[in-house]
Amino acid sequence: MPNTILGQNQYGKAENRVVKITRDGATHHIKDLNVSVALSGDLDEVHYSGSNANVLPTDTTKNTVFAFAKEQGIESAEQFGIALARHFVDTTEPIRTARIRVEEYAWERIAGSGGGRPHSFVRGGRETRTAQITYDGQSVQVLSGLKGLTVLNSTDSEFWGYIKDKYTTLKEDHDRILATEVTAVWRHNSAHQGPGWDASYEATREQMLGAFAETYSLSLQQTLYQMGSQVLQNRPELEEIRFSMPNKHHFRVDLEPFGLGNEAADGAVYFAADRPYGLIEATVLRDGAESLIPADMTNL
Ligand SMILES: O=c1[nH]c(=O)c2[nH]c(=O)[nH]c2[nH]1
Repeated sequence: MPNTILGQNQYGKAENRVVKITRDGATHHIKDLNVSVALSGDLDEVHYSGSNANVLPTDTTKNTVFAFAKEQGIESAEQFGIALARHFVDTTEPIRTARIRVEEYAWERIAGSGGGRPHSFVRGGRETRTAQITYDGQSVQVLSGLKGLTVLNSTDSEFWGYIKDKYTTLKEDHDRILATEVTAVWRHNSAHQGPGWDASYEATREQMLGAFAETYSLSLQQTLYQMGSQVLQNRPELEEIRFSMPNKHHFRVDLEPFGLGNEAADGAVYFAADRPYGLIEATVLRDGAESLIPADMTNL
C-alpha cells in the first residue's frame, strides 16, 4: 500500500439559515442570513485515528451561530462573521483558523397607506449580499460582495473589430443589448474594519450600477473595468474588487422569413439565450495595492 498523508482540511456546519427579528415597539426589523462555518487547526488525529479529542462538533458550531444571533444581534453580515470567527479561534485551543461565509437575503417592508407596514415583508428581488471573514488568531480578513445583480443596457453597446478566423461567424454589432449578472467581491483596506459595513455596501453597489449605466460599451470587458475603476475612485475604503460577469446574450431574431425587418434602431425583438454564455472575469486594483482576492472567489 502506498503511504499517504493528510493535506488541507477544514470542517464545520454549512448553510445555517438564521433569521433574526428585532422589535422596536410595534415596528419589526428582519435579518435573514445563510452562514457557513469552516474551521481548521490541529485536526490531523481525527483523520488518522478517529480521535475526536480536538473536534468541536459541527453541531456546536451551528448552535453558536444561533446563540450569537440572540446574544449579540446581527448588525451586519461582516460584523456577525467577525464575532463568530474570533469566538471559534480564541476560545477553542486546537482551532487555529476560522472562515465564515455569509449570504444575506433582502426583505423589503410591504407598503401600507400610512407608510411601510410594521411587521410585514416581501422578499426583495435584489441581489444576494455576501461576506467572507477569515481569522487566524492574529488578523481578520474581510471580503464583502454580492451575487445575482442582473443588469441590462438596451443600447450604448457595440462589439466589433475582433479577430476573425475560419471559424468566426459572429457579425459585428453596432447597437446591441448588454446584459450581465454581476458577481463581485471587494476588499477593504486595513484602516476600514467596521462599523459602516452597510453604508459601504450600499455605496459600492450604487457606484457599480452607475458605471454600468453610464459606460458606452465596446465590450463587456471594458464595462467591467469601468465598474471596478469607478468603485475604487469613489470608495476610498476599498483596495481591490473582482468581478465575474456572464455575457447574457440577447440575439436579434431573424424575422426576414416573415417579411419583417428587425433593426435595433426601430425597437427590435431579441432571443434571450441562457447558454452557452461568454464569461468575463477580472480584478481591478488600486495602483500599488496587492492582489489578495483569490481568482475562484467569484465562482462560488
Ligand atoms: O463584450 C464581449 N466580449 C467578448 O469577448 C465577446 N465575444 C463574443 O463573441 N461576444 C463578446 N462580447
